[in-house]
Amino acid sequence: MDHSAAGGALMALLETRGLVKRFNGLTATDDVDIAIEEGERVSVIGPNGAGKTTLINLITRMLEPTEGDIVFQGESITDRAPYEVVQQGISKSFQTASIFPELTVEENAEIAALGAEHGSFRLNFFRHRNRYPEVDDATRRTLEAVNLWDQREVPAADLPYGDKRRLEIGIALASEPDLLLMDEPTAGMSPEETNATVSLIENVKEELGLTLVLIEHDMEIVFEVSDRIIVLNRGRVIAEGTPEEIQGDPDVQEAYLGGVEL
Ligand SMILES: Nc1ncnc2c1ncn2[C@@H]1O[C@H](COP(=O)(O)OP(=O)(O)OP(=O)(O)O)[C@@H](O)[C@H]1O
Repeated sequence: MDHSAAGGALMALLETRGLVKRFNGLTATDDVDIAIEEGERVSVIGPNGAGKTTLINLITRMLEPTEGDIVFQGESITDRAPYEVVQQGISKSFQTASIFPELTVEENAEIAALGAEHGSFRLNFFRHRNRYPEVDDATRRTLEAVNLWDQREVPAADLPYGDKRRLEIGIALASEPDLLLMDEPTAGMSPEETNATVSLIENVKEELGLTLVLIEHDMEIVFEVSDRIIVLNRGRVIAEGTPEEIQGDPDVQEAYLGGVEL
């Protein structure tokens, strides 16, 4: 796809323009302008309640913005439904709630791939699955990318916790998105599972050519995987830059408990 605008300037893959979300009296997202370039890995960080999850939910259209615009691949998606946003190429790695525990790993990935190819989940899909070769391809690519191909026959309920979280990421990848949003992908994981997931995140971009936006509290992970970091505080962007720039930023240190070193 050609992302170059007239005059040769690069167009961002995703932009928010003057994005505001108010919950009654509380402004959770306050005039946020961000731009994510194709191929970037961007972490969104900030103290508790800074508005990180709200921002992601606005982008996936799970929440209605109060004001502002969200532009993806040059088109406004502000009025789109969540499923239309997925079909356009934005996917979010949900918590384990997105997994069907009684189905196998492969069936879980197939359902996600089918939803992206054919618009909606079909209850009769498993009876007619061989009619969808493109779904088989997407399923295999996805399960290989998250290292679960060998476990494809295992019921999802029987996977260890870390593998379940990888399956969630696989489900998000099965729609073959251009932009993957991840909300704390390593929450609740053991150190080994965390390391495996971080390697997975690092591989995903190279293997699948994805753009990633990550919400993460663990600064070690943030500094390891991010090309760029966006810092939110009280709904506003207070800093943006490379990990090195953010590490030394006094406003960021102030936002985190009044000056604790990052
Ligand atoms: N549905 C809602 N109704 C009312 N207030 C909400 C709602 N969702 C979020 N908020 C409020 O908006 C603010 C931002 O919340 P959000 O969950 O986006 O922050 P966060 O940065 O993701 O926080 P955390 O790191 O704790 O997950 C908080 O003050 C929160 O209480």
